[in-house]
Amino acid sequence: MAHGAGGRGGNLTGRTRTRTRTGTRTLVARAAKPTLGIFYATGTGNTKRVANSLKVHFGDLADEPQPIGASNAKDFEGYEAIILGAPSYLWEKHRVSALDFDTIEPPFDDFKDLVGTKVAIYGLGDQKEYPKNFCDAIGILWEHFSLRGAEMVGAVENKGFEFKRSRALKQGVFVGLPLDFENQGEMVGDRVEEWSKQLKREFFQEGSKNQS
Ligand SMILES: Cc1cc2nc3c(=O)[nH]c(=O)nc-3n(C[C@H](O)[C@H](O)[C@H](O)COP(=O)(O)O)c2cc1C
Repeated sequence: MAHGAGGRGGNLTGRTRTRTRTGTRTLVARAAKPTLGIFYATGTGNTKRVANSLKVHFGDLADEPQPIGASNAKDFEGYEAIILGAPSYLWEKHRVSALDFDTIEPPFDDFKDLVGTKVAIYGLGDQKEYPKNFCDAIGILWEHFSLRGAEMVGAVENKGFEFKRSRALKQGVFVGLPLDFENQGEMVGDRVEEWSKQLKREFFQEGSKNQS
């Protein structure tokens, strides 16, 4: 299995894991990465801002937020939990882009590489300008990472937003956290804080359903 020492079944404290100031892994007996990886794509910076705020909420448990870059599945190795953030961009008639997430793929030799990894998604969108595609990227990412075997967490109630359609809604709930700087900028901070608390429970306290 392509997980690092902190992979499936590892402890979730992450406190034995350290890095040097240059970012090079230190040679310690235990694993070298924090428990939580935060990855994002961004066009104008909003999704990155939220990634940085999540890092503050998770402190040492989380690695520095990283842009997702091109299809680099190896980035996910070694994390026990992952947060992914993506904006939605309606480019063509009906095609919504999640920017750099559009091109990610599972490793060619392991389509289920994320079994045993918990994944949560947040998305940036504009419910007023794009009411028929509100935060669609959340749904796009959710579908991709579910297929890779990840245990998806971080769903929130459909409350406090006004829109017509969203691919992020599945069976009546948002499968990730929608955020809207354009119309509800003043609510973003509280929503992120609340969601971080929820994720701390779902990542670190509740048993993994995927584990055998
Ligand atoms: C050309 C364009 C298309 C957009 N399409 C969507 C969309 O389909 N759905 C949505 O919810 N928001 C849409 N938005 C709003 C952005 O997702 C929103 O501004 C977001 O905060 C951008 O995040 P970023 O700064 O990380 O790129 C669109 C914005 C632009 C400029």
